Formats: sequence, C-alpha cells, structure tokens
Amino acid sequence: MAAGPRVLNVNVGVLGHIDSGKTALARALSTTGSTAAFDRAPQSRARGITLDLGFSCLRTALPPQLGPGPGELQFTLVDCPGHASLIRTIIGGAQIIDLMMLVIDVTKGMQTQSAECLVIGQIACQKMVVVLNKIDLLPEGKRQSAIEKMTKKMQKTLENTKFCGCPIVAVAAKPGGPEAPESENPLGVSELIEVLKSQAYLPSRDPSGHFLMAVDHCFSIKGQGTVMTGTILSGSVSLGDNVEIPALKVTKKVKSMQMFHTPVTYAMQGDRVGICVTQFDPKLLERGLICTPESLHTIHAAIISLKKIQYFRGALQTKAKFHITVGHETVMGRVMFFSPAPADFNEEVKENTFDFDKDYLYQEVYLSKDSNSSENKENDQAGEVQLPSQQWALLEFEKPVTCPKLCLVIGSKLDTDIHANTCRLAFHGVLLQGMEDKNYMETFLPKLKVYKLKHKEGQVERVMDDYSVIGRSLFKKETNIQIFVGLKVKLSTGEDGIIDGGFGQSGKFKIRIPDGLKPETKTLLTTASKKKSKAGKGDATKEDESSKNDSVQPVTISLMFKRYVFDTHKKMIQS
Ligand SMILES: Nc1nc2c(ncn2[C@@H]2O[C@H](COP(=O)(O)OP(=O)(O)OP(=O)(O)O)[C@@H](O)[C@H]2O)c(=O)[nH]1
Ligand SMILES: [Mg+2]
Repeated sequence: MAAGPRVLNVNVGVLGHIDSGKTALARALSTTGSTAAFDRAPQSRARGITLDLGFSCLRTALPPQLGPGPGELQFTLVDCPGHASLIRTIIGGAQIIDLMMLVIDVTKGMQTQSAECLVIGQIACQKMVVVLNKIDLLPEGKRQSAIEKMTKKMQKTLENTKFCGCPIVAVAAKPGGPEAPESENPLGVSELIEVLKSQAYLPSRDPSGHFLMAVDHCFSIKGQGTVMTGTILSGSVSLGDNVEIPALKVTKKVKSMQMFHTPVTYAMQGDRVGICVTQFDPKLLERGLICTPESLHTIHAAIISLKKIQYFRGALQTKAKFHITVGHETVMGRVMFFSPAPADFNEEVKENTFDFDKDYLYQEVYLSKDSNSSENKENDQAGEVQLPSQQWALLEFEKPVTCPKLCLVIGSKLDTDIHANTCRLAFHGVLLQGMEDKNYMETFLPKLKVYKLKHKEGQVERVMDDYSVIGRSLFKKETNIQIFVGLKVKLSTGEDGIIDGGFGQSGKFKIRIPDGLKPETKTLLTTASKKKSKAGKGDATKEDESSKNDSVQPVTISLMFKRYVFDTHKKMIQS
C-alpha cells in the first residue's frame, strides 16, 4: 500500500436529464481533473453533449463519520451522459457509484431522463442527493420561493422511493450559462460539498473473492505500456498478478499500478486505479471488464429473478424482446416469465439462488397489479390479484455475454421513441444461473421445470352403457388420441372418467366411468340425445356431421394436465 496519509475514495455519480448541467457541476466541484473529464473528447465538445463517462475528483478533509484520525476523502465524480441514446453508458456508470447526484434543471423540474436516472439510482445506488441547478435563471426577487416550491415538488416525487427524505441542494454550476466568463463564481457549490461529505459512507470494501474491475479508459504511455483505468468492483489486485481481459480472451501481468498519480502495489474493492500492462494494444479495449483469469462466465442464456419497473407502461410479455444489460454489457434477448407453482405461491424464496427441484408455472405475461391477462381470470375473481413474492424469467441472448455471477440485469425497450416521454426501463433483476453451453436447449433447459397448465373441454355425445360414454369436441380430427389414453377427465355432472380410446374417425373417443354414471346424468343425456336425433333426422348416419353441429350438450368433459415446457417428450402429467 502507498505510504502517506490515508485517502478514502467514494464514487459519486452525476446523473440527470440532458443539459441539466451535470458536466458544469462536475467541473465546479472538482479541484483535480483526471483523464477524460469534462467532455475532452473532440466529438463531445463539438456537439456540446457528454458522450461518455467523465472522471474527475475532489479531495476534502475526512468527515467525522469516516474518521477517526487524519486522512482525506476523495470523491471521484463520474459524470454520466444525459442523452437518452446513451442510457447503456448511464447504467454502466451507475453500477460503479456509491452516491448519486441527480441534477435537475430548476426551471424545468423532473424530465423524462431525470425519471429514468431516478429508476436506475433506485436499482443500483444506496444514497442520493438532489441538485437543483441553474438557480441563476430564476429572477432574483422570486428565487427563494421558486427553490422552495421545486424542493417540495421533488420531495413529493421521492416520497415513494428509497430516497425519500434525501437532501436537496440548490446551486448554479455555471451562472450565466455558456457565454458567461469563467470568472463568474458558481453558487451553492461549497454547501453542496458539505452535504456530499455528510452523505459519504464507506462503500463495502472487501478484498476477498475474485478481482473484477470496470475499465473506463485505456491508453498507452510511451516506454511504459498500456494503462487501463477504472473502479475495482470486487476483490483485490497486487503487482505481478495475472489479470484477464475476458472480452479478448487474453491474460496480462500487472506491471505497475497507480491510484490518482501515486504508485501503489495493492488495491481493493472500491479503489480507483490505473493498471499498467505490456504488449497490449489499447485500441482493442475501450470500456469493459478485467478480472481474475477465468472468473467470469460467457453465457448464452440465463435464469434471473426479476421485478417490473413500476413506471414502465404496458405489460411484460413472454417471448418479447428487450435490450438486456447484463453486468456491463447490453444485448438483445428474448424473455419467458414464470412464477412459483400455486402450492409454493406464498413460500419465502431464498435470495440469490434458484431451486431446480421445484416446479414453476409458465406465464404469458409477468404478473403485476396492472397485468389483466385472461390467464389470471381465476385469480381475479377473488377481487385482488394475488401476486407471488418472487417471479423469474428465462433470458435467451442473441449474442453471448460475459458477466460475473449474480450480476445486475436490467431489461429495457431502447427502441422506444426517445421523445415519447415514457420510461424505457422495463424490469430489473439478479442473474441467478447462466448457461454457458451453446446447446443449452438440449443440455440445460430440460432441467428447468416450468410447466403450462392445459385445460381442454369437450362434450358428452351419448351414453354407451352405465360405465361408458362417447365424448366429442375435445380433440381435433387429426389428433392421435392414443397418447391421451389413460388420462383422467371430469364430467360437469361430477363423475370421474378415464379416456379409453378413440371412437370412429372424427376425433370422438370413449370414456370409461369406473364408478358408473349417476341416474340423473343418464336421464339428462338420453333426453338430449333424443332431441338431437329428431332434429338431425335423415342425416343421423353421418357421424361426422353431428360433431360439426355444435348443438349444446348438457354434460361437458374437462381434461386438465400439465406439461413441462422444456420436456422433449411432451409428457402430459396429472396429479
Ligand atoms: N444559466 C446557467 N446555465 C448553466 C448552468 N449550468 C450549466 N449551464 C449551461 O447548460 C448547458 C448544459 O450544461 P452541461 O453541463 O453541458 O449539461 P450536461 O447535463 O452535462 O449535458 P449532457 O451531458 O449533454 O447531458 C451549457 O450551456 C451550460 O453552460 C447554470 O448553473 N446556470
Ligand atoms: Mg455532460
């Protein structure tokens, strides 16, 4: 470890709607700039928007809650882009921060991407500070009352979020806007620094486990090698360690390391470091992960636990495609939702594990208060829809992704029109099980016991004798009835029956009633048959005709069974 005073690092994300003044605020806050801060990229400057994460830092005295003893607190400011199209970068940025600043243009209030950032913050961050920026644009006489009004509004917005009651600070990061001289001093920034200090906490710092680092910049230094800078997400790293760049499948030795311009020999979770390796072309890696060799897995499909994002309009449909951010990568993927089997509905589920021994119920749509699918009609009749405490999804990716175990997953509809003023983030969850085998369909999925409940209805055509009836309209003409032989059915009059075999060529079948038909049922059926044969006089010989003629029969037959979605034999199972 480096000698000298103790320095603690806290990553502070700067998030908010486009043009709210995030970059201006980061600039006002920082005393030391680091690589690629402040829209240094030429494309960024030309367009006046932030295209990538910007890093800068600010050092202050250690606040009392992080004491005792001498030392310094370093805030690494992670300036995120605001433009809607860059939401993937924002999600990546949010996963490395400990404390989030949500920047709001005080003259505009909450805007579409402020809301999306708030959602991301709720998923990925512990703490938040709201910054009302551009207060210089409020007429001086009415400034205070306008700030108070917006503060109240924000408090209301945050009421039902985990950030309820968080500090709200009013500033002007760049009074006068872009044309104002640099000498114009920002307003409220020293107050904001005090608030940040009061909110700072020691993020979890645990040197155990695999080393994993989110790299945000990669560049070469003549005569030294290639430097990758980033935040250590887990584990630790020492000089001489081998680290893998999984996206490129190469392993390199750590030649030297720096933490904010100071050489170090060791760094751990929460630290921001630059790692120098040799013989590696920096052009090959821009953004990405490096890790302990072979500690990440590359997966083609995954099982996740998930929750719908409340602000997402519309239902989450099975088979729909989403943009899926898995850890730090985003790919297209298809989803299939499933819930606990009814028997396990109220059972506590263990966090971060998936139980392959249990049965799960396939769902056409994710069950939520607003999902009024016909599937849930039976549930609905009780009034309120009963929702399970946990639901899951199977994700099938269009391209394999490389990610750590148990990483964060966010599903979004990024193809939604960015001017549509709606939340594009649809669900979030935890990756419970990845499937590394390309042939997971054959090798893995059969282990996943998700079933569909099938319900078929038909009618009793006529009585054969006291212990058997002929049924119809349950199967199609071409159905191989043989595979249904032996399955149990129930008559609407209460009798249990067993499918005995086909009858004729038109999909009719024979049902055996082991306990015999009730006399009432027999009467009911005989009267109905008589009526029918009268009506159909002349054609009575044509069996086929009568099955098309859907005259109402008084007794219905219902067949219920479950079938596992991934069972290659398509077995029908009855309890
Ligand atoms: N009047 C006034 N203008 C400001 C203030 N802060 C920022 N601006 C202006 O608002 C515009 C946007 O500022 P940026 O800091 O680039 O905004 P941003 O949120 O980083 O934008 P993106 O990164 O593209 O989302 C610039 O023209 C700034 O000069 C402020 O406190 N007062
Ligand atoms: Mg910016």
